[in-house]
Amino acid sequence: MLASAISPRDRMIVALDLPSVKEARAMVDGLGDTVSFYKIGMELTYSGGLPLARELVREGKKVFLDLKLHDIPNTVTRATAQVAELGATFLTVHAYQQTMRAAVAGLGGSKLRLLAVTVLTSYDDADLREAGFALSVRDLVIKRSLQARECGIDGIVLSAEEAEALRPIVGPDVLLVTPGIRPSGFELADQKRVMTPGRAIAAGVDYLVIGRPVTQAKDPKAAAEALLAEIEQAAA
Ligand SMILES: O=C(O)c1cc(=O)[nH]c(=O)n1[C@@H]1O[C@H](COP(=O)(O)O)[C@@H](O)[C@H]1O
Repeated sequence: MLASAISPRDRMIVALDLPSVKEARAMVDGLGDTVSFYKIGMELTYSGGLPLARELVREGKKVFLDLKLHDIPNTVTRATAQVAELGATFLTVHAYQQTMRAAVAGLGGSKLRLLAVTVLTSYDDADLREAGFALSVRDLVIKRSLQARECGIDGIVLSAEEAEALRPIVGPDVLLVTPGIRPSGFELADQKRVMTPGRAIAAGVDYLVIGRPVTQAKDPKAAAEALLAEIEQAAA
């Protein structure tokens, strides 16, 4: 689906990086209709978040399960098949070819769409060098994105900094999903490759993953409304 066909509200994915289901539930209730799409990642999954994922799907919200699978193919295929039952919209896997092919094999006929995490937004070129990679962030993102497309993956997780260069390379059908979104003035914390929501939309991103700028705000609903307004304006 082309980005222009996705409603601005559905393009904003709020990361429920919270320590308990109780707090996550309260956040969802407080955000109300402002937010239609939630990401449940490691922290909440490990504190009982999977039943909440089912519940949110039943309530008509979209759910992104950010489990970042990476294991031997048999394990990844079987884990993906389990996640496919939950009714989530997106699942992340690391962008290694064995892992991506194995995840695609586990989808069965489900509507779950797979996203491949290319290079974490907390990494820069120096971090990659330190980890033993010869490629720059940009070149590794491009290489892994092309491999992901070849493996039948639906979308790529990358930073908005690479989105504009990547779009013509991967074509219009691969979803570009970007964390590392920071409204101007908000602290970067552990993120190194960041962009404002408006600039990310202008760079051709399909979905924006936003955690702390909403969940740590004094008034999360007001923060989400301001982010949505910026996305709507940039997408218009
Ligand atoms: O896969 C992800 O969602 C992800 C990939 C990545 O490269 N960087 C990244 O920050 N994320 C996730 O996106 C969210 C960003 O949160 P904030 O930095 O609080 O907005 C967190 O839940 C991260 O786990």
